[in-house]
Amino acid sequence: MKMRMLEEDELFPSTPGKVKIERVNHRQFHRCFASTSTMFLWALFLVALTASYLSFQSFVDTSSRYLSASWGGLHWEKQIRASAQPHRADAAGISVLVTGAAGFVGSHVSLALRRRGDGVVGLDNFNSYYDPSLKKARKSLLSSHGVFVVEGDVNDDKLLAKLLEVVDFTHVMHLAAQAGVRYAIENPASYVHSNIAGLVTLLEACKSADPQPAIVWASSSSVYGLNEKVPFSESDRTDQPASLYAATKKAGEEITHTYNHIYGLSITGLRFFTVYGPWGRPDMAYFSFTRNILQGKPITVYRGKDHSDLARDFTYIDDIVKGCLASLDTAEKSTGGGGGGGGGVKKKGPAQYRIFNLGNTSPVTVPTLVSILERHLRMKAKKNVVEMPGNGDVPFTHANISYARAELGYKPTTNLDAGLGKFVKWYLSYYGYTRGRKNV
Ligand SMILES: O=C(O)[C@H]1O[C@H](OP(=O)(O)OP(=O)(O)OC[C@H]2O[C@@H](n3ccc(=O)[nH]c3=O)[C@H](O)[C@@H]2O)[C@H](O)[C@@H](O)[C@H]1O
Repeated sequence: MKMRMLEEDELFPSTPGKVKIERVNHRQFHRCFASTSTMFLWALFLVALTASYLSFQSFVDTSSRYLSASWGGLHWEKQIRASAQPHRADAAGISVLVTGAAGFVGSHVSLALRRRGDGVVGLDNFNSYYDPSLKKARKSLLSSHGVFVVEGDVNDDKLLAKLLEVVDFTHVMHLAAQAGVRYAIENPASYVHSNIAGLVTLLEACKSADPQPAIVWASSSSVYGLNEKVPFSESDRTDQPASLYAATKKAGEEITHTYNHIYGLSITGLRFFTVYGPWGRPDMAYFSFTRNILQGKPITVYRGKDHSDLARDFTYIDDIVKGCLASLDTAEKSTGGGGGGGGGVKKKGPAQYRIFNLGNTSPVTVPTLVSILERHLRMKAKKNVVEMPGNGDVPFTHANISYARAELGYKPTTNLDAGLGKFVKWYLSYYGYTRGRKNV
């Protein structure tokens, strides 16, 4: 029986567990011991192999992070500190971290701060929502004025913590966002990623910073959604968003309120009304219309269901920049203790919470926008007039700016005609045109 069993065992080796129970004689014990020790050595070898593989992997991960990361290191920290240093003669300079600094509004605000002697550090992820070469060109412009722009995302909590550790920023101007009303149909996740997750990551970093900076950030006129009461006032209802973009900006207003309430972060939200101007955003109507008119391509002009024209309270970039700087200048300090995060951040008292409309107060229809562009470009547009698709647009916007006027001294001075004139001049020069004809 046993012989037969051994033979069988030799032919069909048993599992180790079985060996221990069934093989009891000496020979078997030695064989068993020998095979167990061999297996032990093999196991040891495998463990060592796995451990060295894992540590090699972590070495590769760590080194590649340091090799590929565009931030970190002593030289980088030195550049950050230098850029954040105010140079104002009156010693009243502020130190501002501008997110979305390579964006349209971000680059203008950063330059304006720098020009008056404030310290500015930019942050931008240079995503490809629109031509990143335009963002790189804005970065070069900032760099030539001494503003350092870090390439990174507001969702990167370690980068934010490092920036706030290296510099005691007095303010954060948060302009990084996924913009565009209609693109939300195509890529809804990008709005949640930037406008909600990114905002929360930034607020988490700011609430834990010591000292806590005051925050000024970009909300949007789109939060008024289907509101029909004109002009739009800050106290009007904002619970009927017409697009996911609007919904994420509205969510941002609620989220910032929470951080203000719990952690004492000083918050100012700015509802921008269709901002336009030089160095603008290629996805916006005035920009893409200009491009198509110059290239002899048709443009699509939306109109309302009842054949009514759509209208926007187009606001010139320089007026918006003044509103942003006034918001920074009037922002009160945050009242949270900062340091360490978690539940340890106690506010010392209520902190400032404000929301302002920054508009122009004179809506202009889209066909009028087109005819102003035609005049400045000295070219006729090939217009395709179609009914507004139900993809997030609202029929009109119109800002009431009395609150911003009272609190910020905000007073827009550039009308659409003058502003588009400046935009067209910039566009022709930037893209190498000489009056309707491209140089290159
Ligand atoms: O105030 C805001 O908070 C928002 O302003 C801006 O959104 P909008 O006011 O929608 O600007 P924009 O796209 O230039 O369309 C202008 C008009 O042209 C019409 N429009 C547009 C495209 C087109 O092909 N045809 C057309 O008729 C269109 O129907 C509309 O009537 C920002 O993009 C947004 O990020 C956000 O900041």
